Amino acid sequence: MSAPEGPLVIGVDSSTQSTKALVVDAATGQVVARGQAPHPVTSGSGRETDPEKWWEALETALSQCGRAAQEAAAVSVGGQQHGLVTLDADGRPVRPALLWNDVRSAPQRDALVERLGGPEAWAERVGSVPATSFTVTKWAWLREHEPDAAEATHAVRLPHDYLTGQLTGEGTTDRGDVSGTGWWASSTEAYDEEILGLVDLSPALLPRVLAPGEAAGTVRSGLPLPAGALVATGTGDNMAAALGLGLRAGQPVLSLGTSGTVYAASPHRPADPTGTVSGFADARGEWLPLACTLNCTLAVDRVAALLGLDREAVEGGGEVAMLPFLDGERTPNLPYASGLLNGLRHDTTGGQVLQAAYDGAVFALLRALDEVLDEETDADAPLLLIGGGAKGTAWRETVLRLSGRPVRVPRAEELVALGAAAQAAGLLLGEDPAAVARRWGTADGPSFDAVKRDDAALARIADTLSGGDTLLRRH
Ligand SMILES: Nc1ncnc2c1ncn2[C@@H]1O[C@H](COP(=O)(O)OP(=O)(O)O)[C@@H](O)[C@H]1O
Ligand SMILES: O=C(CO)[C@@H](O)[C@H](O)COP(=O)(O)O
Repeated sequence: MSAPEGPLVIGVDSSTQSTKALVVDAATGQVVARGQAPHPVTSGSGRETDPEKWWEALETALSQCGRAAQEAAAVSVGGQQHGLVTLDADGRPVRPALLWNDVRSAPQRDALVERLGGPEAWAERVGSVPATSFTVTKWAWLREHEPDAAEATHAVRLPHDYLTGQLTGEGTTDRGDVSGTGWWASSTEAYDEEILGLVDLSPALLPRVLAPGEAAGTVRSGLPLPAGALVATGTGDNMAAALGLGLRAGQPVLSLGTSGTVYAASPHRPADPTGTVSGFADARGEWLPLACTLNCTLAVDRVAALLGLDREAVEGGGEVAMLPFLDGERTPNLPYASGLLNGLRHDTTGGQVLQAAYDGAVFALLRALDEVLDEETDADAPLLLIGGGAKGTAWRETVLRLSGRPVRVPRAEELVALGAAAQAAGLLLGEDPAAVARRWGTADGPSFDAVKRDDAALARIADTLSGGDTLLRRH
């Protein structure tokens, strides 16, 4: 590895399963050191993590980076979106954070949608019809189920706000991540006091929303980072990955991680009343229409484990279709669903069942992609395939076969952490973070030509979805 040319910056990705830290040369984008540590998530219908475990994981990841981390001039944190972090008067968590994939707040979500005047009212005002993932539904759940915890709360934060606050001692958030709370209106780019009133949450408990390019502060002394280093706003993990790819408007992205997401950057404010597309803001002052599934790599890996197969041991053929909605599902909106298998025969093989799990997960994402992309998108633009699953051949082949589109797999693997690093570099050098990432060449990688779309498989899955409707909606 050649000696770094420029100042060093740190990008963090605190996502659902683990926290990753990269030390990056701001001049070239070369990754100088990296670290990763897991954090626990509870299982069952609830999904919770103690925010202090994220901080411990970040400390571990930074210590794995060694001396390089001690030389960084700026840092930024990308984090899983939507999670509800509640802090007491001393800044300690009142209870574990409720995560984006915790579906217990589905009844509160339905009630809230009605109380503001229905899906159209939400889409027009907030830019999104809130899914069960959104923070506002989780706060409503807490108020109803744990009123003492809600009363004991002195500050409400998102996961990336919590870690950024640990670094700076300040209560800040950014435009991208706050757009996934449900209490920030994209129509006014401000907290919506009527919505906050609906869930009995004082705006005084919320962090200051920083403008893109503003600094969140500097690193406090006594932390495993250089005191006084600049801290950028940070953002949600999907917004950070968009920065990390140096994404231009109309380029579609498909991310295969704990969540599956499809998104594109756009100059137009999204407002989808069907609720399929979340109208997120990006971290640069524009928009990031996005659809997200709850069941992606973990669900498919679980099916492989049940079958006793390696995740690559897929087989073609057969008529079996699967909706791998093991955790309930967000896209389509079926929070009470469980997995559904249709078309099983004596000659169906385990490998075909596994392929059906991949197909079901990718089907849900591709159907939503049609809604995410606007008329200005080039229909032949390659899908940028990112996230842990993008390393897998079976995932890539499934996306090629079911999308009928060309696919590019960026060589850079940790695009959320790289995006956060680009944001830190942008702050340090006074540059647009997306331009920094483009200079680093983060989206470069092998391209795969389009193949004929497998319409028969898509039709089988669509048929299973409509035929299984009653089962999938049953509480
Ligand atoms: N070589 C691989 N092939 C296919 N899938 C992989 C591979 N390596 C990791 N994964 C998948 O990536 C997932 C983690 O993706 P990642 O994007 O890091 O998750 P997160 O959403 O938590 O950030 C794991 O659940 C695993 O299934
Ligand atoms: O809820 C969403 C997007 O709306 C998720 O994409 C979360 O942001 C979690 O991301 P990962 O841990 O899968 O990266």
